[in-house]
Amino acid sequence: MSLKLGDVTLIPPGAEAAMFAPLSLTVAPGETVCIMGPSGVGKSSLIAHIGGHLARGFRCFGSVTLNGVDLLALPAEKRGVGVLFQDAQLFAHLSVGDNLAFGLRAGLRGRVPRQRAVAQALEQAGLAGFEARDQATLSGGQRMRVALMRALLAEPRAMLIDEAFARLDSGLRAEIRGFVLEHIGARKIPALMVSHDEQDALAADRVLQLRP
Ligand SMILES: Nc1ncnc2c1ncn2[C@@H]1O[C@H](COP(=O)(O)OP(=O)(O)OP(=O)(O)O)[C@@H](O)[C@H]1O
Repeated sequence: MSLKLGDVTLIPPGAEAAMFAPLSLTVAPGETVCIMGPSGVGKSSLIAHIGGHLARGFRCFGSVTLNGVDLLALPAEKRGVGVLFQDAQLFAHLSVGDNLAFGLRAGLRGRVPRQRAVAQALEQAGLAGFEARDQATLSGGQRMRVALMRALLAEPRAMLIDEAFARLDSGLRAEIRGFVLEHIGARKIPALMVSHDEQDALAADRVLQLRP
């Protein structure tokens, strides 16, 4: 699976000019490209455009394809793109196990396959036995690991990471970044990672600097 951007540019609502020059990029299977650039240049908007959650009113140009499929023609839930935000955005009313199960594809929704998939994901996240825990009782790093596992259980064909490690302290940050990139790389998923952090950039395969 390759994620391909062709001459992508965006104009925010009410603005006259595009935020960044037309951007063409191919992210190979298992490759992580770090997107950097000054505040307001459009990094989060670019991620939202690809993920299908960009606010209304933007004018969008260029193409976004995933293994040749036109993503822009599909609603967000059909794009097969996983997203990790700064906040893990776990569902407050669901247990850790139910948060994970939310991502499961239809074929795994029977009780036994579901329990097995959730238990395996928790094991991989170093959180074995956490099924019934209230998500509010988790640490920041644990929450991010659950968020990644929930995204991966949906079997995404591409991952978008928007400042997902920014709120973690530096030691934990390196650990969680390593965890996330290792799992994405092992599954050969192409990933775009927005960050202001040099250590994130060093951990990526390539860095793309957006300029206004
Ligand atoms: N819903 C919206 N309506 C109007 N303008 C918007 C909207 N969302 C974003 N913008 C504008 O688009 C521009 C890019 O915002 P965006 O959040 O993508 O930047 P960024 O590069 O991710 O910045 P940061 O590093 O500060 O997070 C900004 O000028 C912002 O004001």
